[in-house]
Parts: sequence; C-alpha cells; structure tokens
Amino acid sequence: MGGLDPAFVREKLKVYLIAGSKDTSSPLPVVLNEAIAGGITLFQFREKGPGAMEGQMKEALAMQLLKQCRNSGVPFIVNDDVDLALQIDADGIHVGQDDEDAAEVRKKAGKNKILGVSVHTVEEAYTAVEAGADYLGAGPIYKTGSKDDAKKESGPEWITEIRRNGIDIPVAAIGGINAGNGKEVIEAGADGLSVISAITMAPSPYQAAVELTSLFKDSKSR
Ligand SMILES: Nc1nc(C(F)(F)F)ncc1COP(=O)(O)OP(=O)(O)O
Ligand SMILES: [Mg+2]
Repeated sequence: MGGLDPAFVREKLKVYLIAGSKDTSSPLPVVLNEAIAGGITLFQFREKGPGAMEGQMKEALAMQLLKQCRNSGVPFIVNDDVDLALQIDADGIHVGQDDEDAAEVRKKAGKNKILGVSVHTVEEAYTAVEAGADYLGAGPIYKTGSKDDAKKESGPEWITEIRRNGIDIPVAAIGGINAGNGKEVIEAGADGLSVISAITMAPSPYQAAVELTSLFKDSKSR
C-alpha cells in the first residue's frame, strides 16, 4: 500500500497545479504565489521541455518554490527527478511509466513521502497500487498542449473505468482540464484536478485557482 493516509492525500489532491519555468511567461514564483492564494492544494514542480532549467539553476528554483509551498501548507511534489526530490526533502515524487520504477522509488523515499504514478491502463494502475503509490495520475483526459509526447485523450470514461475495476486509491485527472470541464471529471470519480495551462496561462492565475477550487465546494466528491 501507499505511505500516507489516503484521506490526507485525497484532500490535498483536489486542486493540483503542475508547472515548470517553461509553462508560463511570468516568473514561476509569482504564478505559484497567486495560485496558492487562489486555493491550490498541491503543487508539482515539472521542469521539462526545450530550454528547461538543469543542475544548480533547477535546484535553486526548486528550493524557492518549495519554501513558498512549505510556508502555505501546500505539499511540494517533484516530477521525474527522484534524486532532486530526496536532496531537497520534497514532500513527494511523481513518476510515469517511462521514469524510475515506482517500487524502487518507494524503497528510496520511504513511507512518509507522497508517491504519485501516471497510469494509462488498468494493469498499470494495479501495478502502481502494488508498488505503493499514494495516488494515480490518470490522463490525458482531454487534449493537452502542455505535454508534447502525450498519449491520445481518453475522456472522463478512463476515470470511471479505474473505479469500475475496484481501484479506490486517490486519483488525479490530468490533461486539458479547466474550470469548464472539471466538474464532469470529478463526477466520473476523480479526487483531484491536475492542471498546467489552465492556471499558468490564465490572465489571473489567482482567479483560475479560485474557480477550480469552487468546483469542489458543491460537488459530491468521494
Ligand atoms: N506529471 C504527471 N503528473 C500527474 C499528476 F497525477 F500529478 F497529475 N499525472 C501524470 C503526469 C505525467 O507523467 P509522465 O507520464 O511521467 O510524463 P511527464 O514526466 O512528462 O509529466
Ligand atoms: Mg515523468
């Protein structure tokens, strides 16, 4: 099983901002500040793509963003880079099927780190649960512009299929999600809405976060 209490993870998963320096034209710390004020519950530092930061620059940015999250009670997750996550004592790590093996990451990270795993099939979902994932990343639900090697969008049915197969651990939906389509994704069984451009490209990241947060106020979340 996972490391942390599923109720805690489910609560934190709700409005899940994922971003790196390439996802916004404004300084990422500024966007993160606004998003935190707007009510995001979880943040993933995903520094990827052409021109992404590496080495000392990436570590320094990660430390700054981690501090902002720590000051606001928003857990800080590092995407892909397990060593960086452990080095800066992040709150968790997210890995996909082409990254380090989830069971290995759980061994390295111990039980007190949040471990997220991207899954695209029921088989991958079962394996991730066995490996000790605290949450699953399911998507892309809709067409995404934020990941150039994304698979074909599945629609909210993919979330329903995960639940139909008796997989009850927290699930974050990802891929083209925004305040306009988020409600149907929650109703399909997602515990969290993971977004990149819906917040990073919004005229007001604050307002975008507020609108996503409001979807959980009146919806029958699990
Ligand atoms: N980064 C992610 N975060 C989530 C989360 F659940 F957190 F919403 N779900 C899925 C992904 C995609 O993970 P992956 O397939 O490794 O691609 P990449 O490393 O390019 O993001
Ligand atoms: Mg990855």
